[in-house]
Amino acid sequence: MASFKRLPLNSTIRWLCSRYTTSVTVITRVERGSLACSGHIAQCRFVHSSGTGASQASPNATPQRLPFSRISPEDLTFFRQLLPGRAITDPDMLESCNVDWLKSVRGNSEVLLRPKTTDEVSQILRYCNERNLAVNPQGGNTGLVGGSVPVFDEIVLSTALMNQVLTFDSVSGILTCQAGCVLETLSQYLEERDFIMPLDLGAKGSCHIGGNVSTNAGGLRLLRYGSLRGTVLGLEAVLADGKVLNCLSTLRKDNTGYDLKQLFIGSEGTLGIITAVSILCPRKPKAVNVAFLGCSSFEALLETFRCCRGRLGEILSAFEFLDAACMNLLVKHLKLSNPITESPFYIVIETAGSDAAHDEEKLHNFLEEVMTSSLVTDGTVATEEAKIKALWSLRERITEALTHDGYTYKYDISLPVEKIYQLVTDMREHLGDRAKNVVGYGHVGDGNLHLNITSPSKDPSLLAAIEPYVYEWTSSCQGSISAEHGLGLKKRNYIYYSKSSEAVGLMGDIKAMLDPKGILNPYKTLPDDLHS
Ligand SMILES: O=C(O)CC[C@@H](O)C(=O)O
Ligand SMILES: [Zn+2]
Repeated sequence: MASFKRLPLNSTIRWLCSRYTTSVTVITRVERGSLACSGHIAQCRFVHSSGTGASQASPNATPQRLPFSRISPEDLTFFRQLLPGRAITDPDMLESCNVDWLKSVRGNSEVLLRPKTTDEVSQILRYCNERNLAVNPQGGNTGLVGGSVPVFDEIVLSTALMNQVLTFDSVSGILTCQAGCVLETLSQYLEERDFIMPLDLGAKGSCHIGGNVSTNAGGLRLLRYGSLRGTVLGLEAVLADGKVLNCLSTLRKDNTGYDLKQLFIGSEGTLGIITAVSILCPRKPKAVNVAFLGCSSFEALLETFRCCRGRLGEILSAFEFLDAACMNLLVKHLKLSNPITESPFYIVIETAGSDAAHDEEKLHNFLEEVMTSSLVTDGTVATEEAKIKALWSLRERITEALTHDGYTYKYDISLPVEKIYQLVTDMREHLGDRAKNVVGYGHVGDGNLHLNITSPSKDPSLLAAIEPYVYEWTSSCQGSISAEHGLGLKKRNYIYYSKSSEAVGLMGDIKAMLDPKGILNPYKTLPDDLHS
């Protein structure tokens, strides 16, 4: 986050609340049956069961290894010739790409390929498709649903060396870059040119833009800049047979036929491997403020959100929340300190605008209203970079704090905004003392709850109590069981809670057309019943 000087550093503003004076310191599915296929003439067809509602398969079971070929010495020779020094078989080097960030899913790949160019990706996929070798595309490996690591012995194709910015147009703000650029590196590149990336997320130091686009990552700024489905103007993808699909448009408007890039956004590398993207970037705001506020109830928090949108309008860039249980974990495991009085709920509000005085006045009027009406009970505001970062840490580092609390069951749910915390409350009551902690946080502005449940260790009986309860609850509110993390391996069999069997069936048809042998990121996204 850049340094945006605004309100006077460390100055204190006092709002007279109706009850007391509060100090605010001014300071972010494959009928692969017939894939009993021999060698490289394998054919499979994606079919689907009809009208069954939720999947009948055992949803959390490890899938069966599909009959892909095993890597042979000849295969290794091919890869080594194509990618000298970049076809890795050293087990130590393979270790980190076989396990996910949460250390909850582990594959057994024996080959890591590190292409630098689209042509190399194309040659790899053409070869793998002919040989019926499965491929696991991998970016920064920061995914939370087991989508970015192999399940069995899939070849890992890493985008790490595809990290070049290709073009940047400072008039239109359109950046074109390779898929392996790290999000934070792109942010720095753009900030030097007075622009920013339209997305920001806690994993920015490691995640790759290609992975972000493949998963349609949401993050902290979606409220303001919208989803990647809007800001990604074009992309280049390599199809399973090695064909390069160049949709790397830099046009804001283009209604010539189907918008094919959308197929690759959010499909988790199951339809093609994204090798480059063009993305529309906003100007770097001249003034940024971050407010960290306390609320005594979720109802008050929602009312604060309503007021915030009205008062701050176009300068509002984030409205995030965490509950008291999250704060306890941040303090306990990360030794972060709570900058305000203990509250049942906390809000992080960010404003980003072009006129400091105008933004200050709007923020002041908003804070005055929510504090005098006791919607907000305490708060602190930052304008200086270090303090903005410190306040944002309290939201961005919750995932990290949870990893120190034990095994974490993670749910990423979209709901009508007024219902998002009811799920946390109901889950706590439903689980009683079976869970160590049940916490809720997330993107209020996007109606996106992160419900996380910890346990001293992996606990199948706890999991049986959580699922399918959480999915039934969500489905009963017409919510989404994956708002922004994707389905990956972990959630693939729950897709029917959010999508009709017709919709899932069509997904299977698209998969069969683009990747008839199913070599791209198998076992992910689509449910197992499409494979039976
Ligand atoms: O760890 C999680 O459940 C959420 C991670 C991320 O989407 C966030 O918003 O912090
Ligand atoms: Zn999130």
